[in-house]
Formats: sequence, structure tokens, C-alpha cells
Amino acid sequence: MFETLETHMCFGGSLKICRHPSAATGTGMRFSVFTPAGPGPFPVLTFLSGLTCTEENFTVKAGAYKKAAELGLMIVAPDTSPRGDGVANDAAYDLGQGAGFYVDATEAPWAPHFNMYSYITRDLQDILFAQFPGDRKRQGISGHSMGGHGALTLALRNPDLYRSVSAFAPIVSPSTVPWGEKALAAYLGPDQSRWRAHDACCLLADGVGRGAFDDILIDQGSADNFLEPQLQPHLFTQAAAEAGQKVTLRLQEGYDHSYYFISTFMDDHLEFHAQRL
Ligand SMILES: N[C@@H](CCC(=O)N[C@@H](CS)C(=O)NCC(=O)O)C(=O)O
Repeated sequence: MFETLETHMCFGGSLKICRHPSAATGTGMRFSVFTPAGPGPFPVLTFLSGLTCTEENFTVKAGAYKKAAELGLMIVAPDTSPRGDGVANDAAYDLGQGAGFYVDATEAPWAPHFNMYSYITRDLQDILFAQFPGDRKRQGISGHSMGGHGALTLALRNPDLYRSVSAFAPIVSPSTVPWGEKALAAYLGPDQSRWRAHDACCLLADGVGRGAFDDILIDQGSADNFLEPQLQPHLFTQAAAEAGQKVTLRLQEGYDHSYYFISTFMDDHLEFHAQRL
């Protein structure tokens, strides 16, 4: 059953926190949705958050809704994994609940619930357009860190669903950095050939999504603790150059990995998407 848990007026529109059952995860899933004033249908931006986040982090910290109201953009921010007592978990912050990595897990104990790829591209879509005045044909996707990885990989694989894509401090090469190696091995097993469909650099090298996006906007803080060990955006610009994909990578001097960084450049991303939707 679809439930609206909270409704708040916000910049003339509405911000709702919702919960609904998902067949993909076999759990209830929460998301927030901002709907601008007016009847719609509105273009829709999905924002995928990073490790340790719920739907709440973006909603309260990204500062997106003033500009979204001006642009007439709907924004949906889903949770980052299935949750609950009957759902597998790990003591570490970078695996299990809060760390779904936007894949469909094939391995025990994750496979029954950790199907965030299907959740975002199928179940969230179905409930969103059944309940809210979004325009299914005008959608973009963005995200942060693990969610930047989700945005890039979901967009490249589903250009029929998403017309625009951007990211903040994304994990662009999960197959070669510790966060991604750990999660992909756990969720998809040790055969690295099965990781390629969930690695933005590999997708570019494999020609997936070729020609679909005129540009991909990426912001990265130069003072981000995770820049060298986990993020390495130059790997994405290299892969993009080889694939003929335009990428606008902006190294933002002095900014870290936090939502203070995200909120500083959020308006630019919303305008980037609005121009394309
Ligand atoms: N807790 C981790 C860091 C996790 C982290 O930085 N998460 C980012 C996404 S990768 C985030 O958005 N955290 C929540 C927030 O800042 O609101 C650590 O201590 O190393």
C-alpha cells in the first residue's frame, strides 16, 4: 500500500515523504518527492545518495528545492538500500543497509532484497508516475558518491529512461577502488566480468549508452578525503575521451565530500538537467 508519511509546503510546491512496497526489494521503501506548484506534468530528476544515507540526507541538506520550484522540476530522492530486521546487513558502513550500490545482487545473503537497480529503474518509476504529475518522457538522474556511480551506470544503461545525467564526486570505477571492489564482490560474486555492467568506465569502454548524452556534468571537490582512494574522476574522463563521450568535469578547489559541497553546486546541476528535459 502506498503511504504518504509527511507533507510540507515548500517554495510554493510540496515536499512529501512516502513509503510503498517494492517487489524488487521485497520490502517497504521510502522516498521523498518535491512537486512544484501547478498541475504539471513536470520533468523529473532522480537523485541517488551515497553510503550511509537515507532519503533524508538529500532532502534536508542539498538545498535543491528553491531552484527546482523556479525551474518547475520534480525531484525524487529514494533511500539507498532495503532495510529492516529481516534484511541482511553488515557491521561496516560500506556494505549492506545504507550501501545498496544500485545493483541487483546475485549472491547470498544479499540476493533476496538487495535489488536497487530494479527498484530505481522499475518499481520507483511505477509508483512515481502512478501517484505524482511527473512526465515519464522527461527524466534526468544525478547522485553523490555511491549515488553518482548509480546515476552514471543507470543512465548509460537506460538512455530510454533518462535524458540527462550528472554527478557529484561519483565512484566512476568501482571495479578498481576499495569501496566498489568490496561491494561488487559481495553482491555480484568474484567473477569480475559480471561487474562491468555496474562500472561507468567499463560501460563507456563497452560502448553502452554511446551517443545518448550530449554532455555529462561532474563536480568534484579538491579537498575530498575520498578523491584519491575511491573516486579518481580522471579515469572517467579518460574512458569518455576514448569513447567520444563529452564530460564536463569541474574540480572545485577546497571543497570536501559533504553536502556543503553538494548544496554549493546544486543549482548548476538543476539548470543542467532543466535545459535538457
Ligand atoms: N561514514 C563514512 C563516510 C560516509 C560518507 O561520507 N557518506 C557520504 C556519501 S559517500 C554522505 O553523504 N554521508 C551523509 C551526509 O553527509 O549527510 C566514514 O566515516 O568514512
